[in-house]
Amino acid sequence: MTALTKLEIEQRLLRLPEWEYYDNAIHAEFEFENFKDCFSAMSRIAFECEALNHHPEWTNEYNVLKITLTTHDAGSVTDKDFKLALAIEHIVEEEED
Ligand SMILES: C[C@H](O)[C@H](O)[C@H]1CNC2=NC(N)=NC(=O)C2=N1
Repeated sequence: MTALTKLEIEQRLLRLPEWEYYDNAIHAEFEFENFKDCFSAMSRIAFECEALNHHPEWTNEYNVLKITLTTHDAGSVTDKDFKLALAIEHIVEEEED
């Protein structure tokens, strides 16, 4: 999997306004109503990670979920990170309703 260029990453991020690029990774922070909604989203994201065989670095504190996506094999951001980021966006949007 080839690392994307800075320009390619910035172009893709236009469709993902919640996400930022720095330190060779893309990062987002999501706030939910409560811990239950947050953890429910995390469970659904976990299944997606297994399906895509791509895994986040993440932390959860009460209702806040912080996610960092990078491709360790490539040492930077690849298409896999954007596939997972898009899946996460869909899940978070549903959980917020
Ligand atoms: C063997 C397996 O495909 C790799 O270890 C996968 C699993 N999940 C992964 N997740 C992430 N974020 N980066 C990787 O390079 C990666 N590699």
